[in-house]
Amino acid sequence: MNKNIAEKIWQQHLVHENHGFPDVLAIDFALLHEVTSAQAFKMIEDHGLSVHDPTAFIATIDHSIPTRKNRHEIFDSTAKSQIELLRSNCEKHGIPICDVDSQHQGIVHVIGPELGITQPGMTLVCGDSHTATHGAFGALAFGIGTSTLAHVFAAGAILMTRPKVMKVDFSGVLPEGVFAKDMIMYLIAEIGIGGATGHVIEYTGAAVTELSMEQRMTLCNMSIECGAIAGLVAPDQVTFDYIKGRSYAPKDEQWQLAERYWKSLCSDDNCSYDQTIHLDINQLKPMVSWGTNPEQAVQINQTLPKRTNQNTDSLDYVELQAEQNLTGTPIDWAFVGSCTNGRIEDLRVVADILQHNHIAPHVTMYIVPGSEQVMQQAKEEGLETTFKQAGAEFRMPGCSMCLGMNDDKVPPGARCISTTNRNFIGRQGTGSITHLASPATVAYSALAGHITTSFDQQKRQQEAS
Ligand SMILES: CC(C)[C@H](C(=O)O)[C@@H](O)C(=O)O
Ligand code: SF4
Repeated sequence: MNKNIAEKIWQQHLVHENHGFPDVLAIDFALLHEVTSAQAFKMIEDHGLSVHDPTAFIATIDHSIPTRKNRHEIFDSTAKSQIELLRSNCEKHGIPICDVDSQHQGIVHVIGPELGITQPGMTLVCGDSHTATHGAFGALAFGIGTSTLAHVFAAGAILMTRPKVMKVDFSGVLPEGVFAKDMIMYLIAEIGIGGATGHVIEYTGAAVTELSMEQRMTLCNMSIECGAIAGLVAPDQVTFDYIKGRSYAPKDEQWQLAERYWKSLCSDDNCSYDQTIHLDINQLKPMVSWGTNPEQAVQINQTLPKRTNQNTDSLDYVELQAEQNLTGTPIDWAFVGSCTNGRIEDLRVVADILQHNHIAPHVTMYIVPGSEQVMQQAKEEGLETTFKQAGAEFRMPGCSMCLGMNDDKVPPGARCISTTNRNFIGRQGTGSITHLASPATVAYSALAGHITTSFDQQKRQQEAS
């Protein structure tokens, strides 16, 4: 029978199936961070079990770590104990850790691909909802809960009901100034936050194959925001070129074998899907969220929706009017970073826009690289200098202001335009307001001091006169 890629990967990892019960699925690799792993370690220890294969795991410190220069001094006691516990658990169980200053520390979904761990055809898990990011490589990657992580530690397998598969086909060519971030925000706005519940999404179409690996990661990253279990893109030459030569990538003959197998990982002609959605992006404009969940977003040339019972709380929270334009809304903060948009290509886009410009005096801008490697590269390419000259703060790697779990918080009542993936109430700090957007939109808005998706002509004329 003709199969789609998600079904193929599932089939290849199926250990046991019993009608009416979840399948037993083998897991190739698991990524760990300090927030969700401690309980799972404790569970196996309480049962007198050990980690079945420590080489199938890697840990990093990302959510709670400060992004100021001195990251070793942690004032928050919860953050401090989470980090110390991860270190001691990894040491006890022989799991490698990408610790601070190892040159590999960073956000879990940035370092996996960077190290070449994420490979096509894999099953990969993490106790984190944005694990779908790794699907960009044609892997089946999803977030799991703590007790499931304990199963992976002990057995390298999980119990899971076979998901449905949805095809999202993007046709057209990305217009200038429009990015993968806008594509995924467009999909979520179209189908809603529950639109893909219970499904793995396969992203297909010319607009997807044209994307770089980093853009594909942005696309897959936000799959969870429309309810999907995972999102993936079939691997191709772009994927293979990205992986080749990275630390965990197969070498020599192993590479030849791996590549041959990876090339077989595509959906068969005439395979079936549980749902199919077509979106054309030829006319797509940059997307900006206005509300308190990621489906509450518009293309920049559209006005906010009419007030309804469903959106009235959101409109009131964000202090915006129904049917207004977003362009021109004053902002206080601008944030570039996270597992959605904290990679080197994102930083290059931002630097291009900030170059020879200065951010608005009332705006605070944080630019936080997704990993130590991204940080290093940004320094070498001179991006750090550009950021500083523009008045932005270039910080140390971590999740930072994506969620208020560390020292970086948007103050109460302040409005932030952000490259992150969630605009939930208080996500960036109690009482803060978030607008999700692409790195380009965040950079333009930081310069103008209000939401905009291009160089602000009015401001430029004022400056020139
Ligand atoms: C802390 C962690 C469990 C959480 C997640 O699972 O997504 C975080 O990464 C987030 O983005 O909200
Ligand atoms: S960067 Fe944000 S979304 Fe990504 S793992 Fe960290 S907190 Fe979660």
